[in-house]
Formats: sequence, structure tokens, C-alpha cells
Amino acid sequence: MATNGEVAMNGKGTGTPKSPLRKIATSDKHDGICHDMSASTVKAQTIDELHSLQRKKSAPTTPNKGIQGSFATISEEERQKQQLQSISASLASLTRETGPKVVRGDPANKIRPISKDHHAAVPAISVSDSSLKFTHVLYNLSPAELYEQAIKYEKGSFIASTGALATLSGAKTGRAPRDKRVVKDDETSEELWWGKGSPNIEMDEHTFMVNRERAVDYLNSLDKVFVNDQFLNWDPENRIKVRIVSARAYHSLFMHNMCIRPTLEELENFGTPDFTIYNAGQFPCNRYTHYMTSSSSIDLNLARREMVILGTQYAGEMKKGLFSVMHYLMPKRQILSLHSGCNMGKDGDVALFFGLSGTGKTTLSTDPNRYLIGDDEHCWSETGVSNIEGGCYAKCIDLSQEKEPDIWNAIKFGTVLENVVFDEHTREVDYADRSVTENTRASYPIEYIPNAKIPCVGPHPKNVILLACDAFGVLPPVSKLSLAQTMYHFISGYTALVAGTEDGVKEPRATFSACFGAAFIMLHPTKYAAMLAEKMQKRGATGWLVNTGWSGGSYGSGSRIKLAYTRKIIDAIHSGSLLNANYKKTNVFGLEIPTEVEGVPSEILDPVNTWSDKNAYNETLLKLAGLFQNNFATFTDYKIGKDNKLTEEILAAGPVF
Ligand SMILES: Nc1ncnc2c1ncn2[C@@H]1O[C@H](COP(=O)(O)OP(=O)(O)O)[C@@H](O)[C@H]1O
Ligand SMILES: C=C(OP(=O)(O)O)C(=O)O
Ligand SMILES: [Ca+2]
Ligand SMILES: [Mn+2]
Repeated sequence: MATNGEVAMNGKGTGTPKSPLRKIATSDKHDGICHDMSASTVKAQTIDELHSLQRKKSAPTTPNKGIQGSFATISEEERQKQQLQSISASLASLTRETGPKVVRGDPANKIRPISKDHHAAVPAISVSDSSLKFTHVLYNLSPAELYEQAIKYEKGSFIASTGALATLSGAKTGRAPRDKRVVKDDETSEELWWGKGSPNIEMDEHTFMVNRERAVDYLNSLDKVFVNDQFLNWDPENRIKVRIVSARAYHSLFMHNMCIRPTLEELENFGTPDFTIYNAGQFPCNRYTHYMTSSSSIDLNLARREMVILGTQYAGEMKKGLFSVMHYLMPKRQILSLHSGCNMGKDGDVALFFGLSGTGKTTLSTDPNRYLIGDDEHCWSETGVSNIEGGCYAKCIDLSQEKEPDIWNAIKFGTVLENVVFDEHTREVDYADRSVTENTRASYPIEYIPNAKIPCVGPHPKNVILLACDAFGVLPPVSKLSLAQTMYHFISGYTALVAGTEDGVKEPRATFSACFGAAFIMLHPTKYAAMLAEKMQKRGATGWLVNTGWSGGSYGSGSRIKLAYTRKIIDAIHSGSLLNANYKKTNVFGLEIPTEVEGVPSEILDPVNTWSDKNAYNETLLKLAGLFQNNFATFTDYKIGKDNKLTEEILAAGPVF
């Protein structure tokens, strides 16, 4: 080939070109070597040295404060040692080793020498193979590091065109409430809600330990585990420290986004977690184990402050599992936990949006004209509201840039995109594609929403909006509620959705989920209801029922209320204009409905106007009223509040027919 800068022709070397081609100039040094002089050379002798130049050491986690007051801060080395000890203790098998040998970092990189005073594992009873090796701990990795781990090691992980991490949650693409178990012991048997309608399916302490050991053994058998130390609740007085041990970068990034991210300084003083999740989702539970009815098990032990996940990789289990824990811990402190979205206007007016999955909490709390406090889980204390989480978890089926620009724009680097379908070449996501699941999701840190309110706290709510997606099409688009009606509908927790994508299913199915979150509450619904009533009364909040579902007929003949109209209704609630509108009362449900709302056609405000077949409307209305009545029968024996007055009012606030 070409040598000395001359073009070789016909494979014959440099001698006699057939055509007079110009000689290609190389360098002015005539040493016979081709020099590329466009840039100066790097200061490295080997490729490894070059790689090491690329990565600057992170700032030390302990700013060198020296001696403060009379207390000397511990050395960085000592602090790191304590941190590893704490993680080793979390991962300890309770029947064998005191804790695995843990070491920080990726096992793909070099193993560090074993330090002489390594704390780990004087075997307690007997030793397992996993105690002979190191368990590498990938501790609070950054999103960039987690991307690399996911893409390198987790099948089905890809970078979408917007920079989000597209991933798969495996066989389970939604929560499995029937596989949730709660340890029943002396204390919880008294305190918690058990039996019909309750989400708490019992498990004994021993079986919990069997599953815990199974999860811990699985995690310790791996070369590496991910550990996230983070916080729940933006109210600093009631912050909970959580540790999540998991086997997938996907799970670690999801929780990085969903929980509150500690600053370096907060992480330094983290100490022992208040609650720990062992997520061994890839590994099934054992069907021969008592209480197991499938290969998935999500087990909560309040006494041990631990949760074990086996046999489901759906990340939402972790988020909602911690929410259950908050539904237990917070009411003990007279703080109400709420399955609601929350936002705040420029004047500090706060609104709560309660509703079951898919009714619009995330969509309607994400409002370009208001500050977002949170989309799903909140606390209401004596000082106001606080978000429990540090991120949002939006449904993204049929997501459109035009209708939901803030959510659309939040899907970028750092965001986890679950179970979506994308073009294999351009990596553009097709949000309409339901091939993997209808429940496609995006999880992003709350600061990805431009008008998020950080810290995510606010004053006492002015409006409490109950969202129901009524696929029967008989509830009005908006009603103003009395306190008793608010309680009646809060305890009922109604929504009706169309039955998924199954063929031939035309009838909408009613769901009643107490407190709009029966899957997550731990105490009897009336306990939360009584707290809500007391708080709303004390703070003068107004209750509203908003139907984000069907109008002009049931599913099949009518159509879903336009999101633009629902937004206008919500605007009128926020501005206060709806409070002073003219109202009339509906039959059967006795709801106060406005005669006018700015920007909304008046005829749709009373659903009877939108049905062409008035008989069908009346029949459907009575049918729904009957479903409400049947559902509420379970609660008629319970007293709410200090006297019987409120209880009687609540019972009278249901449909009359
Ligand atoms: N009128 C409406 N109000 C609210 N959401 C609507 C409406 N019409 C359609 N939708 C769609 O319904 C879904 C509501 O889901 P989401 O806000 O994630 O519910 P949640 O947070 O309560 O689970 C979104 O996909 C939204 O685009
Ligand atoms: C993540 C969930 O919540 P939502 O649909 O209310 O956003 C869920 O219920 O699993
Ligand atoms: Ca939910
Ligand atoms: Mn949501």
C-alpha cells in the first residue's frame, strides 16, 4: 500500500504512475512516518493511563471541617467502614453469617485487597458459599453509572431517543395486591385493619423469616447488589430513612427517582435506616411455603421495619410498599397520609387530588399554571402538607406532547421508561403501542417538572378534589360537596373503568376502594376518614367530586370528558370562582352542580342533558346508586369522629332512591 506518502497504483508500488497524480504531502519531518499534527498528544503512556485521566475523583463526601465545637468529626475512612458495616448487617443471614463480606464498587473493576481488620463474618453458626466471597455494593450510584450498569448487564435496557432509560419489568407489569402479606403479631392484630375488604392479608412471623432468608440468600449469592439510602417525606420533622437493597440497576434508578435524594452531607450522617426493602424480584417465592399462593410475594413486617419482595420485578411495588408503611407510621403521629396529588397556586392555595389509578392525579396536579408539590403520596400534618416522595410516576399510554407537555418533557436522561415499545433504530417511543402492557410508565425526579415546588411542602389545603373516572357516564363533571358528602365519597372511593383491552367486554366495572387507596391503607378506613373530616373542618377546606370519565352515555355510546374541559373545571375550583357559582341539586345522589363553568359547555354539566335515551340514563343512575349502597353497607356499623352526628350525616349523604 501507500508508503512515503505516495499513492500506490495497481499494486505496483511507487515507481511509475500512469497518470500524473499529485504527491500527497504528509509532514515536513522527513522521517518516513505519518504524523497527524492536528492536535497535541495526550499525557498518557498507556490506554489504561489515558482512561484514568478521564475520570476525576469525586469531591470527598466529608468537607474537611476539622474540629467543630468540642466534637471531632470522624475520619472519612472510619465513616466508610461504618457504612459498609451497616450494609453488611442489613444483608446478614439470620441463621448463619453475621453479615457478608461487602466491598464497595463494581466487581468488573479490580477487587480491593482485604483489609486486616475487616469486620465481616466470624461465622455465627455455619458458613455458606456466599460468605467466602465478596458481595460488591453499588451504593447510591448516580443515574449515569446506573445507566451503564443497566445497559451492560440487564437485557431489555436501552437508551430511548430522548435520553430516558427504557427497560422491562419482566413477567409482572403491574402491582399484585393479592400477593401482599402483612405480619400479624400481637401488636398488629390489634392495630391494623384485617378481614373483608382489607388489603392486609396475614402472614406469621416465621413465614416472613423464611421469605426474608430466601431473599437475603439470593442477594448474597450475587456478585453485586445495589443499595440506595434515601428519605421519605419532605417534612423534616417526620422524615423516614429508607434503605433499598436490590439486584437491578433499573430498581436502583427507579428508587433514586421516586424517593427523596439525600445530599452528600445528609448521606454522611445517614446511620441506620428506619426501614429496609429487600428486593429479590427476579427470584420467586416457594409455593410450598405457608401462605404462598403464587410465585410472587410482597411481605411487610412492621415490627422488624422490613419488606421483602420475591417473584416480581415491577418497581411500583417498592414505591407503594413504602406508602403502606407511611399509612401506618404517620397516623400514629396524628398525621394523615393521603393517596393524592397536590399542587399550589401563586397565592399559596393548595389543592389535593384524590383518586384511584388512572383517574387523573398525576395529569391534573401537573399544571403549568401551578406549583407541583407531588403527584401521588402526601402527608397532612398540623403544619400543612408535604410530599412523601421525590419523584413522579406517570402513566404514559397514549401520552401526547400537545396535551401533557410537562410530562412529555420530563422524559429525558435519568427518567426510567417502563415497558414501552420503541423503534429499534431511531429509539423513538411509540406511546400508543400496548404490545407489552397498557400500564406503561415513566418515573422521573420531581425537579424534571419545571414548576415543581422544592422543598415539596405547602400550607393547609383549600380544596379537596375527589376524582372518579365514571365509565357509566352518570356522575356530573363537577359537584360541590358538603363535608358529610366528602366523607361518604372518600370512604366509598369509587371509580369505574372499562375492562382493559379484552374483547366483548362492554360493561364498565365499578371499583370501590376505601380512601381512594384501599390497597395501601393499614388501619380501618374510618380512622383516615375521621382525620380528614377533622382537618377539613378545622382548615375550612371545600370538597369537590370531579368525574374525569364518561359523558353523553356509558362507555361504548358516550365519550370521555375532554381533558381540556376537566382542566377548565379544575381552574374554576382553584380560582375560587366555582365556589360562588349558582347551583342546583341532582336526583338520587343529591349532588350540588353548577349551572355554568367558564370554558365548559353548560349542557354537559348536568349529565342527563347529554344522554339521548333518558330512560337508559335513569336506569344506569339507579344501577350505580345501588352499587354505592351495597358497598357502603360494610361501613354502616362504624362511628366516625367524636360524636354520632357526623356518622349520621355521612350515612345520609349517600344516594337516596
Ligand atoms: N378528562 C380527563 N381528566 C383526566 N385525565 C384524562 C382525561 N381524559 C383522559 N385522561 C387520561 O387519563 C389518564 C389519567 O392518568 P393519571 O393522571 O396517570 O392517573 P393517576 O395519577 O390518578 O393514576 C391520563 O393518561 C390522561 O391523559
Ligand atoms: C403506581 C400506582 O399508582 P397510580 O396509578 O395511582 O399512579 C399503582 O397503583 O401501582
Ligand atoms: Ca395509585
Ligand atoms: Mn399517578
